[in-house]
Amino acid sequence: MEIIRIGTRKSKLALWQAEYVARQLQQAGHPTELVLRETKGDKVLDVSIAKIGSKGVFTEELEEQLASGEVDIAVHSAKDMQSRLPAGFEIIAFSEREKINDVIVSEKPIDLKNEQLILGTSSTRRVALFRHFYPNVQTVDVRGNLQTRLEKMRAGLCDGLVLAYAGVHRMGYDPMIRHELSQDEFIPAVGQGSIAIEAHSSLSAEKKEAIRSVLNHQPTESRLLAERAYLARLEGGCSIPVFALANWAGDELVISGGIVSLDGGQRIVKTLRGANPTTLGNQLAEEILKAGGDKILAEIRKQL
Ligand SMILES: NCc1[nH]cc(CCC(=O)O)c1CC(=O)O
Repeated sequence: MEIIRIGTRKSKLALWQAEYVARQLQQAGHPTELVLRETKGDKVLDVSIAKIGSKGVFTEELEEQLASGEVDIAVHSAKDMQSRLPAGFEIIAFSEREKINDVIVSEKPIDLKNEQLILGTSSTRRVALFRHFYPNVQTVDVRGNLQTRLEKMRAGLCDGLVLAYAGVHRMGYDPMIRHELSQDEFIPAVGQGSIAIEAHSSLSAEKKEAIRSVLNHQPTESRLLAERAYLARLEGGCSIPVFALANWAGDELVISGGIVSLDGGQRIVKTLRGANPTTLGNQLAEEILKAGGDKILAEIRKQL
């Protein structure tokens, strides 16, 4: 069988994810080869993601390789994917989702409710949610891959790091998890915990289908389609403090999502049910915008 070339970033987490994908393809009989590439998001570490620009910070270079045919697919954290991809690109599969929570990782025990804490994060969603729920927590910006962030924490920059369980678990850092944030308070970023497989329209339909049939997890895909429809309507990337989580309840999807103002003062959340993922995500967006989300977004766009 023809070799499937897989584009990936070079960080340990990215490589773990690419190898996970490669292993599944191999088990289904497809030989694979990894092609490593750095992205702007990996190189520019002294500027927050929000300021580099929300568009394709971790994906652009891999998309160049897809368009040139150098690789057949690119592997990304679904969370890092723009809600609207550039013309010619599509997500052909979503891996089965890992636990979606945010966690606090530290060298020492953490008492979130009763301590004055400095926590490292570079996510505007997490910063704003701490301001809303835990004003005793101060946040500092830490960029870089997980290992770099841990080094900065150990060097004394902060008491702990706020991270996605998925990445922490994939790296085997579970013993450092000191607190699991509630998914009702810290509703995750759209797509958190799933791996997205991106392809270019130049990839043959046969190859696309062969890859999709091995890698796509349908129940996860529907959840992410709903969440991504919500994000697309708000025209957000990973840099605005919006969140959404869709879950299956029987044969219906239930989505909870919303937005929080940067100062944490206002948090709008709604929960809706429905059968069609895209319709559901769009409905959620309309309701959130109507309930004041439009004003919060306008305010955020001025500040970023
Ligand atoms: N924005 C960086 C990023 N993109 C995906 C993950 C973790 C893995 C995942 O959520 O699938 C992380 C790190 C983090 O938020 O802690």
